[in-house]
Amino acid sequence: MPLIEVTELRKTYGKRVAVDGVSFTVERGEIFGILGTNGAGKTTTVECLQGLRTPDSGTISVLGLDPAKDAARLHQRVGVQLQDARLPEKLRVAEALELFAAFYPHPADVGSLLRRLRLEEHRTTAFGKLSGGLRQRLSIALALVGNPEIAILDELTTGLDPHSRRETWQLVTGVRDSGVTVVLVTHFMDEAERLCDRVAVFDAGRIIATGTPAELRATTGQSTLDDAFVTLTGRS
Ligand SMILES: Nc1ncnc2c1ncn2[C@@H]1O[C@H](COP(=O)(O)OP(=O)(O)OP(=O)(O)O)[C@@H](O)[C@H]1O
Repeated sequence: MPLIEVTELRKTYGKRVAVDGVSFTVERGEIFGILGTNGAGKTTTVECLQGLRTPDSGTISVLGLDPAKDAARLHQRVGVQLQDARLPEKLRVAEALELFAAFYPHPADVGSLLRRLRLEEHRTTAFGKLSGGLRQRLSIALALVGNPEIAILDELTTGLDPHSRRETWQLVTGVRDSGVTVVLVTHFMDEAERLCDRVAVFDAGRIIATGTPAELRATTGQSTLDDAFVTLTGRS
């Protein structure tokens, strides 16, 4: 049984149709990529998965629960890394993790999380003094602090230098290898190609292709996912 099952999801903001009949499944243990250009409906879709937005129609099952009805229970089991998350400037890395750990019934051990995310030597650094790469690592750690079964990572490497991006990719693979199912929202095709087991390509509120990166390359006759994406969407 899929961990996440979305059927005919539709969400509008006034007259604007953000998500227009989207269906996909995410299986346990995979890294599932939600790809698409700006405004394609990616964030709205993952916000519906988290119960932050209520769909106009369609059904969503996450870990067998309906996010619109069971958001509080799902928050205990789904970790979320938010786009541009900000913390108080003076809050230190370990303090932030301990603070968030207190919200969960079975939190991860903060010490081992710091080691896993290679944040140990920064444990007493204030949030305001962290580089972009370290902030991202902290935001992944915060997504994992509740020991979730699913981690939703949104625009994970936007604004990072190439070295930090690669380091972050390794961490995401490590998260999956530790048994957490990952939903990765991205508009970077190299990132999706490197990390994702399967992807859904969003375009103007619809899914125009789903499959492994290799399948998408094969069906479009392209040698990279980037070129496959351009072929599918008609845009780069
Ligand atoms: N709160 C809102 N009110 C009105 N329109 C919105 C709102 N949030 C998103 N939209 C619109 O819905 C559409 C889908 O937006 P969404 O943020 O889901 O796309 P996205 O694929 O995540 O884009 P991005 O990569 O830029 O974050 C866009 O046209 C956007 O302008």
